[in-house]
Parts: sequence; C-alpha cells; structure tokens
Amino acid sequence: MVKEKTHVNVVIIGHVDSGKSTTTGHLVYKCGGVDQRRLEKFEKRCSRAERERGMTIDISLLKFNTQRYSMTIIDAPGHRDFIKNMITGTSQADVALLVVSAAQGEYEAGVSRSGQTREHALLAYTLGVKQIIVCVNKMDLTKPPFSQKRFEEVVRGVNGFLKKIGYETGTVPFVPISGWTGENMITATQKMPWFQGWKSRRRGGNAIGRTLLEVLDSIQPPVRTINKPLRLPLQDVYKIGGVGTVPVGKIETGVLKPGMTLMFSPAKITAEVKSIEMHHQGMEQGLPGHNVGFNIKNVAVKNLRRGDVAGNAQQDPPTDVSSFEAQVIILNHPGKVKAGYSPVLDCHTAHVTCRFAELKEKIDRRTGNKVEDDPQLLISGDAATVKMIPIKPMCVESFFSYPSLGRFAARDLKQTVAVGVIKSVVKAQGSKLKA
Ligand SMILES: Nc1nc2c(ncn2[C@@H]2O[C@H](COP(=O)(O)OP(=O)(O)OP(=O)(O)O)[C@@H](O)[C@H]2O)c(=O)[nH]1
Repeated sequence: MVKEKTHVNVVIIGHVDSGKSTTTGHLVYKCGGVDQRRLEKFEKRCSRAERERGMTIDISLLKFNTQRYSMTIIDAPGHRDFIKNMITGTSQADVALLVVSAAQGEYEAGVSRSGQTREHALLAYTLGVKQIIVCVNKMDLTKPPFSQKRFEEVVRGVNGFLKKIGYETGTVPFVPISGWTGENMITATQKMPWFQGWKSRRRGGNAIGRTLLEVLDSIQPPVRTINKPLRLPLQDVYKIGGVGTVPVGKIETGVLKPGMTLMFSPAKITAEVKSIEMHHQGMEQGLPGHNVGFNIKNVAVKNLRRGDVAGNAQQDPPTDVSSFEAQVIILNHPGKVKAGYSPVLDCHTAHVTCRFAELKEKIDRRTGNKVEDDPQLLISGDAATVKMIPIKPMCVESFFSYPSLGRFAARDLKQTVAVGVIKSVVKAQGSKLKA
C-alpha cells in the first residue's frame, strides 16, 4: 500500500499585491491535485463572488504535493473575511507562507505602518502558527533584476520585525523567487547563482533547499492531537431516511469510534455512535482532521445544532461555559470599546453574542506585558485581557487545551472588530479550569 502523505495546512499571508495568488497558483498548477476544470470553475466563482459581495471564498480545493507532504491552502487574505476565517477556519494552519515583494517601493509599502505584512505575521504568531516561511517575491523586478543586495536587505528588514513579534529568527527560512516567471519555485534557477539554499541554524547551518517547494518540504511535521480527548464541533445536523440523525463536522482532537457514548454541549445530550462515514465510506474510526458524518440513535435532529460540540462522555466531556477570559486585539472599531460591549463571536462553528463584561488589563501587543489595569476603554490597535460572558449557552475551551475551540473573531457592523484567544474558562457548573 502506498503510504499516505502527511497532511499540512498552509495559510498564505502578506501585503496586498505582494503576489500571494500568483505564487500559490503556480504551486497548485505545477504540483496540484486539482483538475483544470475544477480550478477554472473555482476561479470563476471566486472572481464573481469577490466582485459582487466581497464574500468569503471556500478555497479548500487548493492542494499541492511536496515530496513528504500533501498541502492544503486553507485561506488567503485579500478577502474581506480573511481574519475571521483564519481564526475560525475549518482547519488550523500548521505553517504560514509570508509573501513579501522585493520590487522597488512595494517592499517598503508592505512593511510600512499601514502595510499588512506585520499585521498578518503578528496574527499568525498570536494564533499559534509557529512555523513561517518567507518568500521574497518579484525578484525579477528588483534593480538590477535578481539582486542579491536587495534580497539581503529584505531579509534583514523582515527578520527584524519577525523577531519583535516572537519568531525565532535564524530558523525562519527565506527564499528568493518569482512567482510570476517561476524562478526558484519548483526548480532552482541559474539567475540567482548567489543563492545556494537557505542555511538553517536548526539544521547545523546546512542548506534546507533552494526552491520554495523544497523549503516547504523541510518543515517540521505537524503534531496531531490524536491523544487528546475528542472535540468535534458540529457543522450541521441532518436527518437521513432509513438512517436517522446524522451530525457532521470536523474532528479537531481525539478519536471518534462506533460504540462510543458522546456528550453534546451545550445541548447537554448524550448519545451512542452507531456508525461513522467520510466521503460516503464507512470508517472504523475518525481521526483529527477528518470531516465525518456519524449516526446517533434516539436523538431528534431538532435537539442538536451547528455550534454544539461533541466529545467522549467518559473523557473530559465538553461543557458550556458561564464566562471566559480572553486576550483580544481590537482591529477595526470606529469608536471606543467599553465594558458591556456585545459583539457576536465566531468560535469554531458557534456564533453567539458575548458581552465584554470586564476590561481587566491593557497589554503591549508585542511583549504581552501589562501596560494598564482596569482600562476604561479600548480603541483599534489595543490589546487587552477581558472577561467575556456569552448571552446564551456556548461551549468553548482555552486555546492552550484545544486551540481550535479557543480562538475567535468578534463581529459587529459587518466587520471583524476584534480577534482573540481564550486564556481560561469557567465551566457552567462553576469549576474554573486555568490554561
Ligand atoms: N513581475 C512579477 N510580477 C508579479 C510577481 N508575482 C506577482 N506579480 C504581479 O503582481 C500583481 C499582484 O499579484 P497577486 O498574485 O494578485 O497578488 P496578491 O498578493 O494575491 O494580491 P491580493 O489578493 O490583492 O492581496 C499581479 O499583477 C501579478 O501579475 C512576480 O514574481 N514577478
């Protein structure tokens, strides 16, 4: 049997027009598993949706293979809801690919105060994406073309702010590429003979690859969370004739098996798993990353809904929370955020209004150090620790215990006003679990 490649989720980040689509498009066309027709269809849908509604695009179709990994591009910015998707997206990114344009003026704009390069990198780091690869793109447009001096200038600059954000520089690889003309994407170019591969401190100074594809192949395999208790946020619940109630969703942690007794929270319902399916095939078990449908008996469809979380009733079952403490970053709020502010939170598949009950402390975004106790208000750009109270039952977890159930986007006025990670939760029955 052919060994299945390890699956890796990649998020593409970088300033507008840095070449994210061009670069990823190149990878997918050359190393992709998506057939041309589907890709064309996707592209059509993509541009129409973007034009008309600025809608979020499901680009889960974008896949490509390296030697060791099967990679899925889980989201790319430029879409209005990128930040929300990055946080609540169906999969967690294992690695971030930061695209930086080396073209004259474009690099400078990207790393300027209003540029998105730092913002995206900070967001990736805050959300726990600790592996990052930087492609220094548009090398064909440097002056002179393919300039080593320009590459080194970009490396110095980007390393400087990655270090401030918290990334361990020296281990972050940089590759000079042209996503447009293809240099160093799949095959090594002769046009940049000065680049013989990124020398990684982690690999004792050995070069880890001259091409973007090789560098992607050199990442640390993601640690899967198979040994943790089961968490399966429901996407939907179906009633299927002759079968019964079938909830569907993606397994975030743990293992789902027939015969297991599940607890659904906040529905507070237990039920036994009869069978499990993925892509219409029966399975003996479901593992993290699997999108499954499973049949449970004696539970009416109306008693379960999207946003409920299934877990093993015998092993740290999920429960709803009466409050939680989160570290938030206010992104776009036109006014002032004060205690009592109640935006809608998107956390895993749940969508629940939560109140900023207490603003506990304002913190420095980069160092995480406290800068003020009990602030009266927060404005765009501020980071703070806040106590939040959901206005109806909701199951969330600390980011530390279950990352994908512990990060959220807060929405108001049709935009993402804040993003956050949950530091600790108070379970509804009163026991406080500290992260
Ligand atoms: N010469 C050259 N042009 C490039 C390269 N990569 C991208 N471009 C061009 O730069 C422009 C922006 O590229 P995109 O791939 O759309 O950039 P993006 O980052 O996806 O843009 P947004 O989604 O709007 O943020 C396009 O006109 C591309 O053709 C490159 O390596 N060399």
